[in-house]
Amino acid sequence: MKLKVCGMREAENCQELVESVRPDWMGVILYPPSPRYAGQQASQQIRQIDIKKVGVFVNENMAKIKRAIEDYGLSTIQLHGKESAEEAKIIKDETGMEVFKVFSVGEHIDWVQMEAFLPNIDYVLFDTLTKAHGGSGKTFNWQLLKDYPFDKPFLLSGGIGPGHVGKILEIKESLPQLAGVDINSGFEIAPGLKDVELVRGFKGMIK
Ligand SMILES: O=C(O)c1ccccc1NCC(=O)[C@H](O)[C@H](O)COP(=O)(O)O
Repeated sequence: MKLKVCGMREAENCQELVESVRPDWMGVILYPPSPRYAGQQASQQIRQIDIKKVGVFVNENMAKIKRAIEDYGLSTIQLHGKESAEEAKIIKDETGMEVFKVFSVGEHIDWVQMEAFLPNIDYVLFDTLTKAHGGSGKTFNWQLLKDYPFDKPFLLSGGIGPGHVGKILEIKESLPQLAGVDINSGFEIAPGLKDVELVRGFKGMIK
């Protein structure tokens, strides 16, 4: 299964993660209110890390997204706010990047609203609905995914920790569209700093 490790910021920690775990993607939070925000001063060092880098944006404008692609050397744009299907299409067309669209899950999932995004995104990413948008450490009701009606691959996120391996593998058995998982605060020593050994053990169990 694919692995995205999100909320990375410190150069040494990023390097250690890449050398010891080599996840499929490393996520960088480009949303200033987040405690994991990787400000401009971190961009040069992040850019040099040899891995696919996901820029996580919340309702950001095109100029800032384009600038961040250059500054941080992004491969992937994660749209983590209330971006519309039309905006996702424009971002995909104008940047040519891989695009993840986040759907924040509360009590139910609106499959009809999701459908309009699918032609212009590479992965659906399910996260837990919270005011902070992401990095909440809270899971949503994963039972809701059993009705997932599309072929588009999706990533599971929101409060995942080392104890969730069994449940994730169980979901994968009945839902092959589950392409991978996105982990964050469940593997942190402090916001923006990951316990690389813990991530390494987790990766070994979900592969
Ligand atoms: O991590 C953040 O601080 C964050 C803030 C605002 C928008 C998105 C954010 N994180 C994006 C991610 O992809 C996280 O991995 C995802 O929200 C899951 O986080 P967690 O619940 O801590 O596992």
